[in-house]
Amino acid sequence: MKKYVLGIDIGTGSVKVTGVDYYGKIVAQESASYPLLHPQVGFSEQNPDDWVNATTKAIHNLLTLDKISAAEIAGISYSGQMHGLVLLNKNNEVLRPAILWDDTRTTKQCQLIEQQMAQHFIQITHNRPLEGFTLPKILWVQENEPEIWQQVKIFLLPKDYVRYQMTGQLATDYSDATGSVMLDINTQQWSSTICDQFHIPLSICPSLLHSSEIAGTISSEYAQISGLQSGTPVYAGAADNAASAVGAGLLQPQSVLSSIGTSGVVLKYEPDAQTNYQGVLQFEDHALNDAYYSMGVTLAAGDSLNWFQRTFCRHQSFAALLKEAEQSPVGANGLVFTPYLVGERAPYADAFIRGSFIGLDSSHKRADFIRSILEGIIFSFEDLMQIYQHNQHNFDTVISIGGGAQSPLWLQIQADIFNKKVASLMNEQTASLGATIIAAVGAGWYANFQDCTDVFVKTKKFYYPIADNVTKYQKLYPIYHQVYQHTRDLSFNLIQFRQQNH
Ligand SMILES: Nc1ncnc2c1ncn2[C@@H]1O[C@H](COP(=O)(O)OP(=O)(O)O)[C@@H](O)[C@H]1O
Ligand SMILES: O=C(CO)[C@@H](O)[C@H](O)COP(=O)(O)O
Repeated sequence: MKKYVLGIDIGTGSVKVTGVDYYGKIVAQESASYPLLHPQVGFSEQNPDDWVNATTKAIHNLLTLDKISAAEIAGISYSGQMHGLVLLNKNNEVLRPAILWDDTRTTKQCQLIEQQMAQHFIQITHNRPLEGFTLPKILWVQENEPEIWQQVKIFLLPKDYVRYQMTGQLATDYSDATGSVMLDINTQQWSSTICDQFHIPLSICPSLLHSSEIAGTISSEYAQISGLQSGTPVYAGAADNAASAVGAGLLQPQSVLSSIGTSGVVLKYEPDAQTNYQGVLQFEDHALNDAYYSMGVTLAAGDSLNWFQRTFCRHQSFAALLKEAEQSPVGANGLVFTPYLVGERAPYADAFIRGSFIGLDSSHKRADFIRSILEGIIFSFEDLMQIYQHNQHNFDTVISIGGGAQSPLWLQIQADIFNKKVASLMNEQTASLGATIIAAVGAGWYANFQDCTDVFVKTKKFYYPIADNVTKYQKLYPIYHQVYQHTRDLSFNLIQFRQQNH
């Protein structure tokens, strides 16, 4: 048996390539970054070939610097940032930069979809049309770039383009397809109703694969530039949140995932295709066959801390900021932060809301600002947890993942605000681990995801609610919760002011 599988995680800021052995031990990991382009306010784009070049560089380093033998690689799979629109022409050439998940230019197109399809859209997709999703981006290109639209032969999602360049095969997987809001979740086929309604030829939708299904093999061209062996099996992979759920072992409904990455996610395994949160929460196919997950996304979770760091303390590490926050007590001395720095997706689908610090006092120190940011992000997650509670979904454990899960303070804040046991994992970068699990199952190392996660996913520590802190947060959360209603119109007027005066 060959020794390794590789997982490739196409993130928003960088690609991470992880090599693991049969026991899930990380034997090598390399990453490479790429630029994020903001040609206008609300626009967020990347060049698909930047993802490919960075992936090739990371793979090359894995083979040369970490001395992973290409001949010992049993299979490769992917996790990818969701929703990003990649458009190819008849020669499979990229027609324009990819429009990403955090791009908010498509409010008008979302309104059009709502007007034309209303409840029928939610019945088909179990989602509302929101700015981040792929369909409104397609409609934006139709309307604003007709010369590009005329040339479109196929659309792909980010990881699919990287896979295409490695194998020469065009396809997507079901978990990423649901994120386009063009898949009929009831029939598991591209929705001809949606495509017909918006004059989209069904032929531009890629063929569909299950996550651990073979999608092709490394082509001889890609073998030459990367150092991989041609013929190495490549498996379809999954949307990053589906891969993360796999990498956190979320294969059953008792637990909920809380992810603090650039964006933030509260995610729950859903066994039943009929579940419908009417689009307040997203509903997507899981990486497992015949399973689903729901989730709410806070657009700027870790990104709120990034903003604070690059604006006010550029030379301090995240670890140093987290240490400083320990000087501030529970409740940050009455300073409350809402993390709506780039608008919000859930529970408020609002591209115009913006963040705020409420209760600012001349006694507040920088530590209070940092702590209020950590708390505000978790309050925004609590807004999402409340939706599950209102739907009578009971769970006893929150599994915390993403870069923010490195901090014991942030883990304890979660236990205290959620009033639930919080588990941290040995490997909090679950999207890339999930991609390796998909490859390991695809390669036949394990019979199914459960068998593989039993070996690959390891809990590090549990954090338990501290009664006194829980009481304090139960007083503060209702105050946080009111800030959205009170700042909504103010934010809208301020955005208009910016647009008229920039
Ligand atoms: N040592 C740390 N302690 C707490 N939070 C951290 C630490 N390092 C990074 N972070 C947070 O994690 C976020 C990055 O998480 P990550 O999962 O790597 O994101 P992504 O995959 O979206 O790029 C940063 O934005 C930051 O807020
Ligand atoms: O839009 C979503 C999910 O719907 C995001 O979660 C993206 O899938 C990318 O997230 P990062 O992992 O880069 O924060």
